This record gives sequence, structure tokens and C-alpha cells, in this order.
Amino acid sequence: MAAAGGSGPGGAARRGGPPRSQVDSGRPRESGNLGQDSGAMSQLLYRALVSAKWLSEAIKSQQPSLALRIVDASWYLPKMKRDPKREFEERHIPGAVFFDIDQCSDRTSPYDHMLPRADDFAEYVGKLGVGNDSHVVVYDGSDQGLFSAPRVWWMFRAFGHEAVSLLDGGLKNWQQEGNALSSGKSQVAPTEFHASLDKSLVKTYEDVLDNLDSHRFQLVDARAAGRFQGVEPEPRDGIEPGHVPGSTNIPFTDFLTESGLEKTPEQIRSLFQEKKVDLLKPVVATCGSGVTACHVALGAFLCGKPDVAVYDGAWVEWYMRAQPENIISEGKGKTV
Ligand SMILES: O=S(=O)([O-])[S-]
Repeated sequence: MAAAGGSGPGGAARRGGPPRSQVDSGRPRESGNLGQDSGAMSQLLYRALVSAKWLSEAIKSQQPSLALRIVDASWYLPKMKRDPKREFEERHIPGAVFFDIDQCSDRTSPYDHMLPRADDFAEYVGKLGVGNDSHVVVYDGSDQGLFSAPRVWWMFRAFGHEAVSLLDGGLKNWQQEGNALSSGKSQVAPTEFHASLDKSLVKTYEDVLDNLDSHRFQLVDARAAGRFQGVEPEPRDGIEPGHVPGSTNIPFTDFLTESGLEKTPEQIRSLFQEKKVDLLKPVVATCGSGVTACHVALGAFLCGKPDVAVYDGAWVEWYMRAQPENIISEGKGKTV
């Protein structure tokens, strides 16, 4: 599965990538184009999701021109008591490498897995054998189908790598469809990767604070409804539940079908409409720590809106830094 040069997926990405039929068998991914040229838009969107069938055929064909690099980005909340690295060694998609979301982060920040510097990201993914010509396919092993993988999809895009897809339905669906698994540590040849941060895809505490008055963007929070409302506990010690004033709640699970596949763009567009989120206007996604927020960015991407930014510090940072009046909660809120 090592990335190959020249006519690899970097080239594919520049040409618009493999034909849609090759990418996503059976589940149409055409989306509304929000007023943009539909040809250009479908070229842009080809990479967002690949099906298990496509990936399994791509692995079997071993075509160097695909320059495929499969990435297991499993990450779980501590309360779930799962060890994603150990699980990776027990079972993963053949050829996959393990991406550690906590490791590939700004380790100097007091907040969880904040984006690393571009050079650090480049060094980390280069060691995983990901080059600028790689077509990266990301998945995770969650019960939901996809949980943390969209974070890594978004990280690649934030660092300028557009040739990145998610495996629809994740490892769960891969296994349900009877596809092969491997075990053990991955062996990869390191390569070079150059990264450059697209700052428009990242928002800070100051941006969200400023937005309380300026209303420049719509803030969508992907946490479960009870955490958003303030009536169910946050999973992190010392952090009470609640939400940023004026934000809208769309739990990340609402973007998925019961079987863990991504909903269709039409269903996702209705979801945004029901929640009165206007996709023609700026949208920023948030959640507990910047992981599940990326489902909002993915959902909008599938509807033809690739510019949804993520508030990286998310609720943990907001709760720690905001004044009590800016913690909206039906529960305890913030008193000091
Ligand atoms: O806490 S989380 O929503 O980032 S998984």
C-alpha cells in the first residue's frame, strides 16, 4: 500500500481523482451545489467518502497509481476505556497505519489534542508513509461507524491535503461486509510531506467570543443534546455541561444512519434546514474537544459547502475561559 510517485493520487487529485463509480459504488454522493458550478463541485466532492467495496477493490488491485495510504484514526473518550492502539494491533484494514490523535497535536496546549504546527503534522504523517501524492483513506473502529476519523480527514484538509477520504461506515461496516483484516504493527517506509495550514478552517476562542456580538458565523455544536443543554455530564473532570450563547445543537450521530453509514446529502441538507442552519452563510463547528465537530464539517462538505471551520478548543476551552454569563446551561453552569 506504499505511496507511489508520479501519476499517483496527487495526480489523480489534480485531475479530479478516480471516476465516481470507482469511488463510491451504489451510494450516490451527488449533492446540491449551493450555486457553484456542479461539475467543479462534484470533482471537489469525490474524495469525501469511499465505500468498503471501493476500498477492498483498491487494496486487491494494488494499483500504484492510486497511491493509497489507509489510516486508522481510532480515538475514544477516556470513559469508554478502549485502547485504540492495542485494538489496531489486534485488527486493522490491510495496509493501514495508526494515527494517534493525541500524539499528533500541540502537546504544549492545556487543551485536548489541539492542532499541531504544520511542520509537526508534516513530520508525523511523513513517518506514517503519507506523502503529498498519497490518497489518504481514513477510518475508525467505533461502534457508531465513524466517530474520530472525520477529525483526521479535517486535519489533512486544514493542512492543505485535499486527497483525503473517509471510509463510509468505518471498520464496523468493513467487517460487516466480510472484508479482510490484518493484525500486528504496521511497517511503513517514511516519506516526506509538506503541510501548510489553511487558517480559514480553524477558529479560536477569540473568534467565538467576538462572534457573540458580531454574529459573523453560525456556531453548530455536535455534542449529545443533554451535554449541550447542560443536563448530562461532560466526560471530562472539572468541565460542566452547557453551550456557547447562540449556538445550535446537531449531535454528530444525526449525520449517520442507524447502521453507521453517512446519511445522503439530501438528508443532511434537511437536517441543517430543520435546525435553521443556513449553508449559504458561514458555519463553524464545535463539540467537546474538536473531534466530533468534524462531522458537521463533513456533513456540510457533502452538501457542497467545503469551508466549515472548526473551533479547535471547543467546549473544554470555552468552559475554562468564558465568563459565567457565557455558559448557557439548564444545569449547574459556571459560578466562578
Ligand atoms: O468530546 S468530543 O465531542 O470532542 S468527542
